[in-house]
Amino acid sequence: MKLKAAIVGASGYSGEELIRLLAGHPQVDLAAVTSRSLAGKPLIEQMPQFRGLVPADLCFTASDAEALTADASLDVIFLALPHGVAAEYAVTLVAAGKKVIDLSADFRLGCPKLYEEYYGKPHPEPELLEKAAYVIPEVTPDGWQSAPLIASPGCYPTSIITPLYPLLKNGIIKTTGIVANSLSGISGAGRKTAEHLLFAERAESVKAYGLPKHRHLSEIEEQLSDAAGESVVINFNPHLAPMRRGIASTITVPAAKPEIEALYSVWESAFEGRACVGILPTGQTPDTAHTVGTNRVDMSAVYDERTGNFVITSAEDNLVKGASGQAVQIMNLWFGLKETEGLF
Ligand SMILES: NC(=O)C1=CN([C@@H]2O[C@H](COP(=O)(O)OP(=O)(O)OC[C@H]3O[C@@H](n4cnc5c(N)ncnc54)[C@H](OP(=O)(O)O)[C@@H]3O)[C@@H](O)[C@H]2O)C=CC1
Ligand SMILES: CC(=O)N[C@@H](CCC(=O)OP(=O)(O)O)C(=O)O
Repeated sequence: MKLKAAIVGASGYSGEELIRLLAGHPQVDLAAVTSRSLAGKPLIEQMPQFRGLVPADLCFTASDAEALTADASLDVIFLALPHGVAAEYAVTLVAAGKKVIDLSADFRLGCPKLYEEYYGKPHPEPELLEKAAYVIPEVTPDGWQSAPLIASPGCYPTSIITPLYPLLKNGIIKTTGIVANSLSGISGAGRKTAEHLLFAERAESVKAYGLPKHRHLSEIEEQLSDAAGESVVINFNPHLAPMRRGIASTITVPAAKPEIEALYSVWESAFEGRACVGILPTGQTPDTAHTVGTNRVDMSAVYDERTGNFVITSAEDNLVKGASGQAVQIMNLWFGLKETEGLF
């Protein structure tokens, strides 16, 4: 029996990417796609690239949590909604016993006070926050599978937490003096129209933003502190880059054990058999162009003797390993499927 899946917010960038992945997934039947603006319209009329991949009569329906709870056939519901909005849907769906994977930031933090600090208002559903699990499948300790709601990580955090987590856990790097510079493709901002995101504004231009406390810093530091067993403080400097998709992160990290072989040995053992992590040899740097459309985060490291720092680089597709692909990877593991089913 195939899993029946629904996507709430299917007209956005990550929703559209979920349609691509779930329509091609051999164990999934894409049963519902919702959108307020496209309700009632046939999916293939709005997104002709999916012609032949989804049933011709599949139409967008209204984004209505009650209607989704009433559909007893749904096994899993993906929320591809803005943060703040996702929590409203999650609370109704989880109360009705639905399994929910949330792509937004609403359930990513363990600490409600941290949410308030970074998102500027009290957490809308602190009780549900306690029950949710934050999952990067390659680093999150087992046990998350029993949660009713899974928070899929942010795009920047995946590119920074994945390489650093095992290194902090194994004492290869220090917990202070870490600096992460990240560049994101414009699709990272979602399908909204905003003047500063227009082609004419962004082409031939790179710009830092969100300094010094971008909201993703909260989930990055919380997860890395869990890995280290002590507080980790980092500088996180995000940039918008003139590309459609991709995140490239360059992270300088003071070495606790200044041997590049030790770093690679930890990575190789932590990521053994994990197809969604690509480890490149020292001296080769990952390229966003090589990850577009894949559910892989590529990483590499060099040791700089002059500064005593490791320089770690990573690259991924923000809409795949940074969002929808990772959410499908989580679904696969949650429902006992092969981790990479429908992804490679
Ligand atoms: N873009 C990226 O690279 C990544 C995005 N994410 C997260 O995933 C989520 C979706 O992002 P993304 O796809 O980029 O965003 P988009 O802006 O492209 O899409 C948002 C979707 O939510 C719907 N929506 C907006 N407001 C409401 C509302 N008030 N009630 C119900 N539906 C609403 C929109 O559809 P309609 O108006 O038709 O109802 C649309 O389908 C966000 O939380 C984002 O932060 C996570 C990782 C990476
Ligand atoms: C380029 C760009 O604008 N990126 C978004 C982050 C990407 C994202 O969607 O993050 P969440 O999943 O946490 O919402 C930003 O900086 O707010």
